[in-house]
Amino acid sequence: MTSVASLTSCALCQARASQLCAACRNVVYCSREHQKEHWKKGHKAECKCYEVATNETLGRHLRATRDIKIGEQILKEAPLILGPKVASAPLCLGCHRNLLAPEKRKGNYYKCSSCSWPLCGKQCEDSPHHKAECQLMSSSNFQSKINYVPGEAERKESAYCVIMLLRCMQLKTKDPESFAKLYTLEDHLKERLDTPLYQVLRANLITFIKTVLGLKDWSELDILRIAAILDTNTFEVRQPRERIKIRALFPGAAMISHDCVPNMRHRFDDDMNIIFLAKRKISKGEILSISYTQPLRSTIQRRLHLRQAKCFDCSCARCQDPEELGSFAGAQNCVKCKAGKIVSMNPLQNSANWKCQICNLKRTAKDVLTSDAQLQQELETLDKSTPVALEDFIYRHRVELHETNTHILQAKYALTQLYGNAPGFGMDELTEEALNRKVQLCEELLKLADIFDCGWSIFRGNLLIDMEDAIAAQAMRTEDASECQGKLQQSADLLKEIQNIMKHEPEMQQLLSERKEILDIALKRFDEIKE
Ligand SMILES: C[S@@+](CC[C@H](N)C(=O)[O-])C[C@H]1O[C@@H](n2cnc3c(N)ncnc32)[C@H](O)[C@@H]1O
Repeated sequence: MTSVASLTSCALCQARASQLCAACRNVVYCSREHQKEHWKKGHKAECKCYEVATNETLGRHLRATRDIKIGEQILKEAPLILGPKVASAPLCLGCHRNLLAPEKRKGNYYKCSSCSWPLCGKQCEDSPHHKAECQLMSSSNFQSKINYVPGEAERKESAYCVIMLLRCMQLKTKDPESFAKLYTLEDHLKERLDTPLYQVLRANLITFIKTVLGLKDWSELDILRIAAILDTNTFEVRQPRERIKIRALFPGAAMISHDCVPNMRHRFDDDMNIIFLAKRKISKGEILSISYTQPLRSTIQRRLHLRQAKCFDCSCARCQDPEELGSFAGAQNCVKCKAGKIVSMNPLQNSANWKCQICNLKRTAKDVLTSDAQLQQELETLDKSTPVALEDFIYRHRVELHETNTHILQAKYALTQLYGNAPGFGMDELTEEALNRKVQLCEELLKLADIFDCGWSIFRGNLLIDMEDAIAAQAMRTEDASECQGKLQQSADLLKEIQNIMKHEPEMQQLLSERKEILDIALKRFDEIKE
């Protein structure tokens, strides 16, 4: 706790001081030099705006120890372990980048000269990520059989499931302190052991590790526990400019709990550090949260996903509310009275019946789940290269699915990106009607973003980018000068908001400054005409 003395005397020399540490606001300094020195002497480790707390529902979680401003960086952490996902398309085990297709028609990937796992080239054989596992596998005479198959370079190989696991196991001797941190993470092993995935792991992975690699000191349960820790705590990482996603474990960030309306967002920098930002203003005492699932999905879909992937039943405010905070994302129209919406009678109980809010028509949970799964399946198999099939989906289901039903929302989000970008639907090729449709879809989804993913979320940022683009295009098409100026101004205002939301996303900066330059020139011309 902050004492009065710590806020009046320099944390290093105890002289009278007033320069507050902007990050934790827990200590003051008499000078910049003393602040730097104190940082090196250990303040770096304790300078945080959150603490680890525990409660019955969430287990360990992070809680804000002071008010946090929108856009503030809350936590930055380097990965303890990183590597391929359980099933991954071939990638380099040294640098985790995509592999280049071989030049010759019948060629293969570059293979590690010791263990034959595909790598970028010789330079990656000595990568610190790969070295220890390579020694273990080659000394056990194990050679990877993953080869380049023309036309199937994206095929997922389940052999990669062993890599992250081995890296964690090898940490036990390489860095026992870090291993101990890893081993205290939540695993949900008991629940996972009965799942089909863990039965497969039990049959294949354990034999491989104990018999093929000869790691006999590890018990079956200890090995599976590491797999379960990884499944519960790793983050999926999209590396800049790479197609294949990998996974990484950050022991500090692993303490962050889930909420279906989270107050933080995260990103990765070029060194794979994870960085968390406040999406909105966070008050002292609030629990820090991210979403482990997708915001446009309905309560039944999100809770099912969280149960399967993370072994818990979410009971956040959105999950508790049959109307999902006014969005009715999981509800369907009542086909009997044609006026009400059918909502769950108890969203926290998956087996509860559903009922129309007006005529009381009932549907069983099983019936709702089946129709939901069929609609999701239909949506996922649609051709998404152009807007045609998605518009057709919305039209065909217009009677039972209302405007903000999850399936319609997912279709609409895909459409905001297709209008203006898909082949034959580029911004210059769009009819006026299609251009207006793009703007209207963005407006509708922005209202939903305010409910599910408010503040400076990437979802809102992306929608604003699409909307700004479309409104600028509308400005270019109109022959009415004042309408044109109005639309350009609207675009410029949106751009200001986008720049705030995206200011921590380096790859967006060039695009945004180019757009700003174009808008500034166009608006300046209007001012010149007026003068
Ligand atoms: C990445 S860990 C978070 C840290 C964990 N609470 C701990 O004590 O180690 C994820 C696990 O935390 C718990 N958890 C996170 N968010 C939750 C929530 N909203 N409701 C219930 N449990 C949650 C679940 O057990 C979940 O599998």
